[in-house]
Amino acid sequence: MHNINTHNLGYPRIGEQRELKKATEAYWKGNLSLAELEATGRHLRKTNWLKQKQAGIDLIPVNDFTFYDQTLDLSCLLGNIPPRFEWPGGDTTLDTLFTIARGTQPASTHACESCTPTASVSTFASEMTKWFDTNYHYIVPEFHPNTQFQISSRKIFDEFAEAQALGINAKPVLIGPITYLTLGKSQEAGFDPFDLLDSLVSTYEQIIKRLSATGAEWIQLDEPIFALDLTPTQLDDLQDAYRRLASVRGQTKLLVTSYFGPLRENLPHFHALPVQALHFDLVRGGEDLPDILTSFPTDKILSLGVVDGRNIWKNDCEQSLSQLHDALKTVGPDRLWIAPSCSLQHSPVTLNNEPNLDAELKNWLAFADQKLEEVVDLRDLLTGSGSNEKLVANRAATQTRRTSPRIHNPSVKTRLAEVTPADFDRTSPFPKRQQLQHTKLKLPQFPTTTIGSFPQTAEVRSARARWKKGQLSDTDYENFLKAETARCIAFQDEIGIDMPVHGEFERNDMVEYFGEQLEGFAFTSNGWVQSYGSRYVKPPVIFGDVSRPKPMTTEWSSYAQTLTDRPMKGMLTGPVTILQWSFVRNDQPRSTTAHQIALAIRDEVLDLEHIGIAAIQIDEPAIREGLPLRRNDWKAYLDWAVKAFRLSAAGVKNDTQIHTHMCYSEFNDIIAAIAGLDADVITIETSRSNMELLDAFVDFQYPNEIGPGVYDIHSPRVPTVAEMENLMHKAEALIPRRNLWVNPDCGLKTRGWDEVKTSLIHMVQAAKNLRQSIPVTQA
Ligand SMILES: Nc1nc2c(c(=O)[nH]1)N[C@@H](CNc1ccc(C(=O)N[C@@H](CCC(=O)N[C@@H](CCC(=O)N[C@@H](CCC(=O)O)C(=O)O)C(=O)O)C(=O)O)cc1)CN2
Ligand code: MET
Ligand SMILES: [Zn+2]
Repeated sequence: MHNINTHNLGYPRIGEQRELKKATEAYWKGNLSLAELEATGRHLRKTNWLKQKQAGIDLIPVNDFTFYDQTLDLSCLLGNIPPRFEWPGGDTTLDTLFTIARGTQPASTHACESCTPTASVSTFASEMTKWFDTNYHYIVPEFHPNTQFQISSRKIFDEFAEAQALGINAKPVLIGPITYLTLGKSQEAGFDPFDLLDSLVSTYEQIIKRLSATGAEWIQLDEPIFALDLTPTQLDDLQDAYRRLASVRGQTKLLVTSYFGPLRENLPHFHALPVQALHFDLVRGGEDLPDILTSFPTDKILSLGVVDGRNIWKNDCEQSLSQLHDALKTVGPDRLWIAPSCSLQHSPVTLNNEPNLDAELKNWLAFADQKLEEVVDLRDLLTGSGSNEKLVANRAATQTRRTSPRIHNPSVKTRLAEVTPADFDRTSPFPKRQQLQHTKLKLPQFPTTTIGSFPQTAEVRSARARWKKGQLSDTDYENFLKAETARCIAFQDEIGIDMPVHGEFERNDMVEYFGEQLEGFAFTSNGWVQSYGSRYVKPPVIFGDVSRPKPMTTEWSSYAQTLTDRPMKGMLTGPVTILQWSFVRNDQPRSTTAHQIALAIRDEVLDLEHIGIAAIQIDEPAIREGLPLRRNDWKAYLDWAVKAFRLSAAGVKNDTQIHTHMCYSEFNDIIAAIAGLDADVITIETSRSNMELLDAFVDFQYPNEIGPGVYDIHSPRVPTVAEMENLMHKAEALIPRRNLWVNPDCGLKTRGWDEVKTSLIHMVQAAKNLRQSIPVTQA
């Protein structure tokens, strides 16, 4: 009984040592040639395929590699290049890809060493947004009534040939057509991207024919939208599209995957797809299993994702085996495949480069490479050829994680149990607080501020790296950071930023920084995961009850406040974001962990207020990303998420101004919850969408103060004064002047000082012009 296949949906492309990031950024800077960049790509692909093969994975994904983002790769494959880039047609190049992702500067004012201008006009990058409820961001496809599709990239074909040449049993992977259309955005009011379905499916037909002609036995089409609420039209379109694709597949077989959640009422439609294999995520969609098995079609292969592709806990073998046994009874060994739940791109690469994790904790974890071993071990255990020792060891690890005293802290549990309803509320409602804050802060109209971080230059990162390696003493590192902070504050003072920040130079990543100072968290040395493009994160691991042993930011804030007379904004990360951007324990509800974190942040907020900080920002950029994929599940989540924020913020006096910040989100869906946070000021990302995001705030008559971002910090482009003024005029047509702030979209950590300086000088000038302008009355 050896027929049970193992396969993988996607493997992290970044390299064990972030080779992909380093090469891509070097290419952007002009320090690496295109040929060298491509060679790095080939090397990474080969390494990753061979690793999977050696682990014993039977079918290995191809085209999961990308130099930026797989959705953008697909747009290039389909020739769907936004018209503003004036793409001449033919095959898209790597520079086409990078240009769409990063935008271009006008050649004449181009002052940045890190981007490659290709157009003579300044062109906005495409929007970027969260991939479902993950911390991965994809480049949003743009659809126009006259969008046309035609094969415009050789990448998937070349990579398939490359894998074949290496003797890899390769399975090309693509995002499916319905997911692609659903995730894109119409560029014209009233235009429905699904009008393009017919032409899109024709191009998919050609792609499939071509792959089939070159010997692809399987093609994987990802349709994670099956985990969303779907309309009858989408469900019909799915059947139609796959009927057409099935009719051209030739010898090739199609695998359609769903992941990230249960299929629920979509299940019969999924079962009905005219394809040869279906994949289910049993980690997030385990509730479906009985229904899947009851009605599973007799002509299809059942692929079960039992190993969590998105979290780092070791698989509970016994639980997985019990699910697999049920499936085996139903479909038999020839029709059962075993896999991770979703692509492993959301997991760090390997535990092998983690010398600093202690043995007990390490024994609770599995990263991508270990997950592949788990998939193969499960297959062996299921077929009776596995080692019993492995099962015994797995059981022991699961058991110690349940009971270890490192995980359970009674005083944290008691404190949470004793929280009262009053702990969630500010003393007075917003209008009263606003008055008191205006009196205390004495800010001008259209006050200017930034979102917190300033450029994390090579110098800053290298100083931190040397300090971590012991090559720089604590004192030297601290003095270095103090000098950076002082310079940053002097700059803000000089150009007239009304509410300065200290610049966050002491932080590696916001979440990692707080994680490192809280009990119940562990952190890795090399556990990087791609967030977007060349930007990666190293999420902390929340393994136990959370508490704050001592103040975390007060020293930096009080030092910063001594350097300026203007009110300094304290800078914290909120409980939902810390939760969302960490690997979270799966042995208690996420809400409980969030509320434990909230109490730790609350203590920090009160300490900042105590040392005289008059405004405190509690960032919650991830609150939207945490929203469940199904509407039915929203309310429960929003209730505890909003309560977590309020618990962290509500302890302060009326005249202490609480800010929050959000980015990369559509707010329409959750505007009531955002208002429910009751932050005095919210700064949000709006510039790439041309203030569109403000509509939600207007429709809802959002009562508190808002800083709609006027400077897109994801691109090296320097915005002009007029452009930012115009954006604010748009905002002022919607929101009363006294409630408006002027600020960038997000933190400046990824930018260079040259661009930041000019951009912020422009921004302050825009605010000054606005103060001189005649107030606009709202429509
Ligand atoms: N967790 C998280 N999620 C988020 C965001 C965020 O800020 N944090 N922002 C949104 C967008 N996502 C982003 C994700 C990452 C980065 C980012 O800038 N990442 C940095 C890494 C940040 C970091 O942890 N830096 C460390 C390590 C830096 C490093 O690479 N050090 C070098 C040494 C440098 C030297 O010697 O010169 C090395 O280890 O090799 C530090 O500063 O200490 C990067 O990829 O470059 C930005 C935005 C949404 N999700
Ligand atoms: C991703 S939101 C970032 C907020 C943070 N305060 C910063 O400026 O970097
Ligand atoms: Zn942000």
